[in-house]
Amino acid sequence: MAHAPFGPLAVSLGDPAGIGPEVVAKCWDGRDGFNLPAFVAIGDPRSITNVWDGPIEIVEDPRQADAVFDHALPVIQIAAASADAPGQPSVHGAHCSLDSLEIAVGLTRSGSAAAVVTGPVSKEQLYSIGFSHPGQTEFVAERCGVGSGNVAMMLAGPTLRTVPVTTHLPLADVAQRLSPGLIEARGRTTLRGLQRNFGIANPVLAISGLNPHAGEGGMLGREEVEIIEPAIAALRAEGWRVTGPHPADTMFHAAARARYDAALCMYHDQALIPVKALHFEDGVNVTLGLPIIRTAPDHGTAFDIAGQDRADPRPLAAAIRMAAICAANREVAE
Ligand SMILES: NC(=O)C1=CN([C@@H]2O[C@H](COP(=O)(O)OP(=O)(O)OC[C@H]3O[C@@H](n4cnc5c(N)ncnc54)[C@H](O)[C@@H]3O)[C@@H](O)[C@H]2O)C=CC1
Ligand SMILES: NCC(=O)COP(=O)(O)O
Repeated sequence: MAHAPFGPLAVSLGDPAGIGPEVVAKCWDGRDGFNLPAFVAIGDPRSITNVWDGPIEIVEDPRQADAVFDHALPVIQIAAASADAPGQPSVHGAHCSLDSLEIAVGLTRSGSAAAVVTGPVSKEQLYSIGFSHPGQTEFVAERCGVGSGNVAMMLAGPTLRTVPVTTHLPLADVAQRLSPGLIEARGRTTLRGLQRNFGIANPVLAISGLNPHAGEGGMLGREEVEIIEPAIAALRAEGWRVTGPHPADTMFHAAARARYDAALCMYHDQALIPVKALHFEDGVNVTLGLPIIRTAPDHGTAFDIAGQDRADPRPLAAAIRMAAICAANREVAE
């Protein structure tokens, strides 16, 4: 896949004090073994040279990356700079990660890059500089003109795909945030994403309950009866293949996973724990519902191991490969 027919991908470095720069460099090093298409890194090149002594070439435009990719890691240098040491995040680093995200998304929206793959950012650091989105998912959606209700944060591994209805909010707020309309919208976005990004013509979506045992017919909580079942009925009435509400504790074993293409879960950990337990090395975060392709590795900044040459590049490699596959599927679908 060394040179994809649809152009290079833009990879934002994420927080410069995290493991993003290291895993981007390691992906370039392992580009043949990982079967990666050409990509360009976006960020402060010093965050890469802090942790890697391989060849870097500064480029101005993703389209120059094809000519460079065989012999050096192409990097688009951003104006924001950070002298952060690995493992020591700061507000400068937060500005840097936001700028690299903004530029990578802009280059993809303009068509200069075929897809955007985002490196891990620290939400705590971003919130501290006034970032008002729950995560990168909602930020990218806004930049693409898509409302946050109409995107879906999918975590995808080889044997399981999940989508949380609610993303980054306090657990105590989840039940109040759920509504039939929100579940329907996430379900619809997920089903369409399975068709457009994954090439699954007639997907099956399994929807979880919120309460233990999916509420035991209303005896252990009313959300299944009053909120989730009406959403399932509405999606079925549109012709989608939807099952549930399923007790969340019994919908992720192998036989259960074989019965659906994606699981729609009610909150963050319900969706992310099974994917990370099964696929920490190759799980990919894919944003569905966008006019562009955006993926990310399923892990975070890992400040605890940054700069120690311990970061595993396989999740980022999986995210880069999946971005290329989704871009190709989109070309066929459209
Ligand atoms: N897509 C994104 O931008 C994401 C960002 N985050 C952010 O990351 C920060 C840290 O979050 P945590 O919950 O600690 O999760 P984390 O994924 O950063 O780290 C969890 C554990 O896994 C290890 N780990 C993570 N990635 C690894 C890799 N590639 N190779 C080897 N070991 C790895 C870490 O060393 C740590 O022990 C938070 O501020 C959060 O906001 C978290 C998840 C996704
Ligand atoms: N836990 C997943 C995560 O934090 C990714 O969120 P996003 O920044 O991609 O929206």
